[in-house]
Amino acid sequence: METAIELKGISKTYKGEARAAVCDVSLKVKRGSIITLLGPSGCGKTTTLRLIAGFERPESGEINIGGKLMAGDNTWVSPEKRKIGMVFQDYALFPHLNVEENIGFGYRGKDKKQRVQEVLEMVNLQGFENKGVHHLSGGQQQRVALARALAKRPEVVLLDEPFSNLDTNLKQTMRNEVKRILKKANATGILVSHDQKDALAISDEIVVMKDGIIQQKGSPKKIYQFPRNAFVAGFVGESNMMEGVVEPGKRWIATDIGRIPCNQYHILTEGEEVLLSLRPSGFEIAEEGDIKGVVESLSYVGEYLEARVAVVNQKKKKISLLVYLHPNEILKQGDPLNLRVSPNFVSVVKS
Ligand SMILES: Nc1ncnc2c1ncn2[C@@H]1O[C@H](COP(=O)(O)OP(=O)(O)OP(=O)(O)O)[C@@H](O)[C@H]1O
Repeated sequence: METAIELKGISKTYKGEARAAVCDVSLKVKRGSIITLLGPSGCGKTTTLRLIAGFERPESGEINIGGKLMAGDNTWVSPEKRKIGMVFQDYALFPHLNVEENIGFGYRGKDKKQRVQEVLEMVNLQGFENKGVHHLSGGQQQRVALARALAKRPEVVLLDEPFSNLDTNLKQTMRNEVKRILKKANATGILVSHDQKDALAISDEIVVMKDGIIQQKGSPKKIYQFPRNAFVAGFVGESNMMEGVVEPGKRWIATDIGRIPCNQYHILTEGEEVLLSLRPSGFEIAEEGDIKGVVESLSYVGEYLEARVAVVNQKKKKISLLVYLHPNEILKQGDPLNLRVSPNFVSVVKS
């Protein structure tokens, strides 16, 4: 698979700051894929996006776009020459121009009229050519911004917090829409988000960042099921953290709540002490379940039943597990239950 973007050991420290905003970041993005830079405020995701766009200069490292060096020791390519399409958080549309003029703005090709029609079709806004952008809904404005970014057939589209201005329902629709449009245009997309739901729903790959450093890169499923460290386990979804010791045979971990199955035997050593992340969605009620508990509290969330379960089959200390159960389960506070956890939701993490 061809690489659309490659960052090699990129670092950036803002003037007057002691700490690097982005620290030795290396990343390869496949052509046609959608990746999300995900992390809390200040983790360096926007700076990474700005470095790719050419709005900031790295102190060290290389940036390649479409196989061409954009920033490196003796090389600097200015933003307008980078074949980048940008979608800004507030869409940055020109209020005095109509939809067609906004999309065609800055397009130099002779086929402008035709290209504007092509991208209008991609974003499902045919017939809106002459509308003023202030008459459009938030979702429609975002489509215009995306169409403008795609018009110039960029190597990559950068989207800065694209869903943060939309309400919950529209957000869901636009996540699917943006994904559909980027895929249809065969574009490579790099998003910045602090919202794990956005990242899980739209991305082929997620890059989790903290303090300017990449913590983990992988498919949404991999990141969710097998977080590599405690930060990723806590930031992307919720997690029960549990210490344990690897049993002989390396398929089970002995913990305070019982024996926990684990598929990551290839990275384990018998007798080793490990920290586990157990995802709440990995549990199910089972008659033969090893984990014996009592329901402490319940809250019905619609898609699932969120339960706190006090584990009773251990003596050392009180342990309370967060567990997502099927919303059809009929349970009340104080009910005893046995739980089993699937190894697909058990991950060995670094603390
Ligand atoms: N122009 C600037 N001058 C000085 N420091 C900056 C500047 N821009 C960002 N920083 C600092 O660099 C670090 C990374 O910021 P960055 O904006 O990249 O993070 P972020 O993850 O995108 O955060 P947010 O979600 O809040 O935008 C932070 O500590 C921030 O305070």
